[in-house]
Amino acid sequence: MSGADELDEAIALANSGRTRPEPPPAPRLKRIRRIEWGENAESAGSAMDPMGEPQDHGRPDEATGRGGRDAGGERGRHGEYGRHGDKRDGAERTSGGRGGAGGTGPVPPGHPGERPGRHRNGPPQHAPDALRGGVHHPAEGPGNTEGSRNAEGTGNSARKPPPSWCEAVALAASAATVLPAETVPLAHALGRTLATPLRALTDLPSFDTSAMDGWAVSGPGPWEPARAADGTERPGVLAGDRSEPPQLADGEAVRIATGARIPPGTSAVLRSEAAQRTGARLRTATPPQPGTDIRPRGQECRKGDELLPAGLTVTPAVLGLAAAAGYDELSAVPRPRAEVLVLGDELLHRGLPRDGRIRDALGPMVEPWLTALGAEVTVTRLLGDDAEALHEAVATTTADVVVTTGGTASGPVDHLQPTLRRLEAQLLVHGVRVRPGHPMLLAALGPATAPRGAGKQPRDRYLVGLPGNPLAALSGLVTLAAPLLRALAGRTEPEARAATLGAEVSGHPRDTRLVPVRYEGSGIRARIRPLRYSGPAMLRGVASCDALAVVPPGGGAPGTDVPVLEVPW
Ligand SMILES: Nc1nc2c(c(=O)[nH]1)N[C@H]1C(S)=C(S)[C@@H](COP(=O)(O)OP(=O)(O)OC[C@H]3O[C@@H](n4cnc5c(N)ncnc54)[C@H](O)[C@@H]3O)O[C@H]1N2
Ligand code: MOO
Repeated sequence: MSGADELDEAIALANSGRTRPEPPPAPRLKRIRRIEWGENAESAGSAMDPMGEPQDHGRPDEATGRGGRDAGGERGRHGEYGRHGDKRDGAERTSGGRGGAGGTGPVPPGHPGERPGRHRNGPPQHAPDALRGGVHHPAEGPGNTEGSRNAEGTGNSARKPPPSWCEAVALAASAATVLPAETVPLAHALGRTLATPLRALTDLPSFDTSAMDGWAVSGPGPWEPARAADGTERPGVLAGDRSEPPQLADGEAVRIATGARIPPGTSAVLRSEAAQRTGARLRTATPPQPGTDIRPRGQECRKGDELLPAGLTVTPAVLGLAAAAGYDELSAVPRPRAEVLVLGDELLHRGLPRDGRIRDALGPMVEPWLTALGAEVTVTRLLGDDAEALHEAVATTTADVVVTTGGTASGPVDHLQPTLRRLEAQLLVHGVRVRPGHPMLLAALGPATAPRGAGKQPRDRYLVGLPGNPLAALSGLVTLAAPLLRALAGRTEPEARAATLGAEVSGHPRDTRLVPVRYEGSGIRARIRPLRYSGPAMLRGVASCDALAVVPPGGGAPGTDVPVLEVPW
């Protein structure tokens, strides 16, 4: 079978949900065999340094096999960063079907983020049509495995070629179906996805309304204040007055407040600052045109109009619009639940890095990243490099998505792949032709044995394995976690965006690169500048970036348009 056929088959399998035949479960990786990984590891591919920065593709101790993470490491250092409520708003489930119009089809390159068009320094342009619906860079031919590791340690012949970056995004987007929609009070709908189009339940405004404080006047003027039957001046009309204001006759005026109902017979509203009152006479220098400062009923929408399509994230503004249009509750797809498992005995969770150990940089980042991508993170667990703890955590999770950090590779204490084999998980994406982050993976775990909540249908759970290097983890997040979460939430894909390279960015010979960039200039002259200190193990560059540029194999010359990904924060 050709590489292209294999990729087609992988995509078809992921779409159909059938189980890919997996090799028989491998024997558990024992700590004592940590020297093994040096035997199996392949080349990390060409290390590039386009910004003059180290790329950290290797491990200093890999030649010797020394420095295994349990050497001198403390055991039993499991912990949690925080545990959150395990309930979904007491929502009423209304359907078991697809909630949003967003669907889960292939995802274009500029996909992540819920706020398309958001930017700090300059607006990205819309991507050229050719970039939509999945970029295929010519240099990204399938079957190209050089530079990617065989994580099974069984040689390349036993492993399918990793997908290109675009193929991986599309695989993640089509891996899951949308969670069942629920009807929830408006107060609980924030961050969920509209399951059905938002239709106006009323005209908006629902009555003719004054847009200004002043006088409702009838006719061209001058006017006299309208009077009641007893001859006294009629009280002004206030917003919220229950009774309909009485008719105005030609030449009459009555005080009116912004938002108040317009009395029948009114031709315009005269702003208070434009009105001159002399005794019983009301004049103005320039009489208002008929209709001035009156918001007519139905100006914004008519009852039944579609205000918003399904698949949109419920933002504060969506909540406000829904309330204005008469809604008390919404049919919405819940945020997918995510659980974060931080792996690595070398990690310290406070204080200065010391004694060969480093601070955990991913624990503090992954939870807010996932939240920004629309997930509800229930807990971040610190598991160290404990194969049993990892197995138990993954086997018993009730989250829709488990996100692990580190341990994706085939090092001596990289327990993720053996754990997935032990659980007979289905590997949907196993390595991606992208730098950094090529060891990332996506697996379907099958339904939970004990689904949450009485009567709830068990649903498939997924695991996204983020590589341990921090920038590689972000790469895994935008490549696999973002489209998967969007599919589960039924969220519409944001439009693909592109921006122009302001400087040459060297490329990997065969893999896509994701490069932290900043916008420079504005409008049509906006350019993106790659940032220094953007090696896979570095955070200095990405901490000040506006977006990630998707640089095709071979790189990009100044003036080239490349897709850009919004960063999830
Ligand atoms: N022989 C090969 N070795 C490696 C290759 C390769 O192709 N051949 N690829 C390298 C790349 S690229 C990456 S990325 C890593 C991925 O490995 P893992 O996902 O198993 O990650 P770890 O080994 O656990 O950690 C890698 C690196 O990241 C540091 N790390 C881990 N967790 C955190 C955290 N929470 N905060 C900060 N830093 C973290 C860890 O200490 C390591 O330095 O594999 C390479 N090796
Ligand atoms: O560079 Mo690794 O590519 O840190 O995933």
